[in-house]
Amino acid sequence: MNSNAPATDVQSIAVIGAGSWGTALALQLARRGHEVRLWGRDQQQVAAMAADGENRRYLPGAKFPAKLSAVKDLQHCLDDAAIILVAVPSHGLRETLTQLKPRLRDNVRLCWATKGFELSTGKLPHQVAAEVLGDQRPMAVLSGPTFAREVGDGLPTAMTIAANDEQFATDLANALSGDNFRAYTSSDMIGVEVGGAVKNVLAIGAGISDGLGFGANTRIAMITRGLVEMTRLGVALGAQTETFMGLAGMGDLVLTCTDNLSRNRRMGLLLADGRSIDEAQQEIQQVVEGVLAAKAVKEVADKLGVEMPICQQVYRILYEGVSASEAVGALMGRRLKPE
Ligand SMILES: NC(=O)c1ccc[n+]([C@@H]2O[C@H](COP(=O)([O-])OP(=O)(O)OC[C@H]3O[C@@H](n4cnc5c(N)ncnc54)[C@H](O)[C@@H]3O)[C@@H](O)[C@H]2O)c1
Ligand SMILES: O=P(O)(O)OC[C@H](O)CO
Repeated sequence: MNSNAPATDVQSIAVIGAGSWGTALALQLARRGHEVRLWGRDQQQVAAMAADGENRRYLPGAKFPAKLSAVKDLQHCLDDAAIILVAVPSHGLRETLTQLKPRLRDNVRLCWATKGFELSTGKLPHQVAAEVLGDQRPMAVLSGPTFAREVGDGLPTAMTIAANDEQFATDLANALSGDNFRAYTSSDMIGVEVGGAVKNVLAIGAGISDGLGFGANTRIAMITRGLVEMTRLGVALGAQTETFMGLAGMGDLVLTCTDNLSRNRRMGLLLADGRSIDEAQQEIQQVVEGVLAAKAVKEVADKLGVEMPICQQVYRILYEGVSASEAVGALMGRRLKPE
C-alpha cells in the first residue's frame, strides 16, 4: 500500500533518532518523495542501516526507498535540511536539542515526535524546546495513534500535528500525507503532548488489568475514566478539552490500551505475569515511556492538585509495591459521585 503520489513540494528533511519511530517517519517522508537523512547516535547501527537498506534492529523488513539515507555525521544530516524532525525518547530530548542548537540555521523549522514529560522538571516537550532553543522558531509536535510497525508497513494511519505556527503545521501535514497517511493540524500543543504522555501510563494499567484477567468491563472503565483524567490534567495545564476527543487523546489512548503492539501495554502484561520492571524492559528492548511518565504525571498532578486516581494507582503498582488487586480495591472504594 505504498503507492502514494509524490509530494508536490519536495523538502529536504533531517530525522534525528533512528529507533522505531524515527525510522518509520523517515520512511513515510521518503515514500512521499522528500530527500530524507536519518541520523542515530549509535554509529554501528547507522552503518548497518546504510549497508542493509533497512533498520533491522528496530523495523526489520521495511526497505528504505532511494530517497532515504542513513548518515553517521550529524552535521551532514542537518546540511540543507529545511525541516528537522526529532524522534528520541523524552529522557533524551533536552540533550538532543542542546546538541542540535549550535548547528541550527536561522530559517530551519523543527518538530518532534516525543511522547512524555521531562521527568526532572515536569515540563512538556514544547516547554523544553522553548527553553533550549527560544520561542521564535516555528515548532511542532507530531502525535496520535501511530504504531511504528504499521507506518513502516505502509498501513493507513492518521495523526495530529500541533504547532506554534499554522503554516508549519500545514506544511508538515502536506509533507507526510498521502494515500495511506493523513495528518490533521492543531494549534493545541499542550493538549496533544499531554495526551501522548498520559496514555502511556494508562496503557501500562490496561496491560496489568488484562494480564490479571480482569476482563473487558475493567479495561473499558479504565480507558473511559482515564480519558477524564487525561483531560483534567491537560485543561489544568492550559489545553483545549476538544483535543482529548481527537486522535492525540482518545485515539492514542484506545490504540495503546487495546493492542499488543504497544510496548506500554506489553509492560503491563509482563508485570501481571510476575516480571519486575527491569525484566520486562529487558524483554521489550525498546523504550517504554509510561514507566517514567507514571512518575512525572503523578508529580505534575500533585503539584496542580489534579485528581488522577487511575494514574496514581499505576504509579503505586510500579513504585510502591502495591498489588493490582489492592489498586483496584482503592479505585472501587472511592467516594461515589456523578459522572
Ligand atoms: N514506536 C512507536 O510506535 C512510536 C509512535 C509514536 C511515538 N513514539 C515516541 O517516539 C519516541 C521515540 O521512541 P521509539 O519508539 O523510536 O523508541 P525506540 O526504543 O524504538 O528507539 C529509541 C531511539 O532513541 C535513541 N535514544 C535512546 N536514548 C536516547 C537519548 N538519551 N538521547 C538520544 N537518543 C536516545 C536510541 O538510540 C534509539 O535510536 C518516544 O517518545 C515514543 O513514545 C513512538
Ligand atoms: O508502543 P507504545 O506503547 O510506546 O506506543 C507507541 C505509540 O505511542 C502509539 O501511538
